[in-house]
Amino acid sequence: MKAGIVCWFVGLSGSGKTTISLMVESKLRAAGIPIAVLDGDELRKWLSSDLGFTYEDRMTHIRRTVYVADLLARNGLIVLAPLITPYKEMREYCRTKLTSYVEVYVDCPIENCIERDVKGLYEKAINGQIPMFTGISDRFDEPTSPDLIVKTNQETAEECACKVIKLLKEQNGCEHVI
Ligand SMILES: Nc1ncnc2c1ncn2[C@@H]1O[C@H](COP(=O)(O)OS(=O)(=O)O)[C@@H](OP(=O)(O)O)[C@H]1O
Ligand SMILES: Nc1ncnc2c1ncn2[C@@H]1O[C@H](COP(=O)(O)OP(=O)(O)O)[C@@H](O)[C@H]1O
Repeated sequence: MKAGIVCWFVGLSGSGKTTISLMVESKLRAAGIPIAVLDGDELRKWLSSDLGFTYEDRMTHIRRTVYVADLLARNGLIVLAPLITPYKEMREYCRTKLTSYVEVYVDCPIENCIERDVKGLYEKAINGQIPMFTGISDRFDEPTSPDLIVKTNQETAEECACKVIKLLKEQNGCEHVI
């Protein structure tokens, strides 16, 4: 059996991680490629409902997600993990622990994320109603060595998804898709 790969999407809330990963998922699934998305909201509801957004809680959440992602990838799936993953030490952990790992930086200026405010969280964070909100009251370390950068304020979601698929094709061979 061919081993899978874990594709980690790093980026601010509202940068486009979920949108792009769902687009990649649907294209690969249509091509018959076994794939799973570790959706952030689902994970926080079912795997990490005991955790919040302190430094330690976020680190624990990432460690749990890495465990699940690795299990799925070892069983042949392409695993997409759209999580903010704000700290550089988290990404170092991912790269160390995951056998096959690629990192996509979903890059979008915070001004655009605030403008999008998909879930209405930025407004609350700016008003001080959400403590430790990434980019507002908690740090986001700019990725320094991602395998791919997509700029969602300059490229369409479709263009970004195609770049991710090209990367996966290079790394793991998804020949039928593009
Ligand atoms: N304090 C704080 N900071 C950042 N984000 C917050 C916070 N509180 C709640 N949320 C919502 O939780 C989603 C991020 O969860 P993640 O598991 O991806 O975060 S992390 O990687 O553990 O830092 C994130 O989802 P996305 O918008 O999809 O990124 C937010 O909707
Ligand atoms: N190039 C792009 N890639 C991804 N999303 C985009 C892009 N351009 C605009 N958007 C919009 O930005 C928002 C991103 O939200 P979402 O995917 O939930 O972000 P995240 O999962 O990073 O919090 C969506 O409303 C999406 O339609």
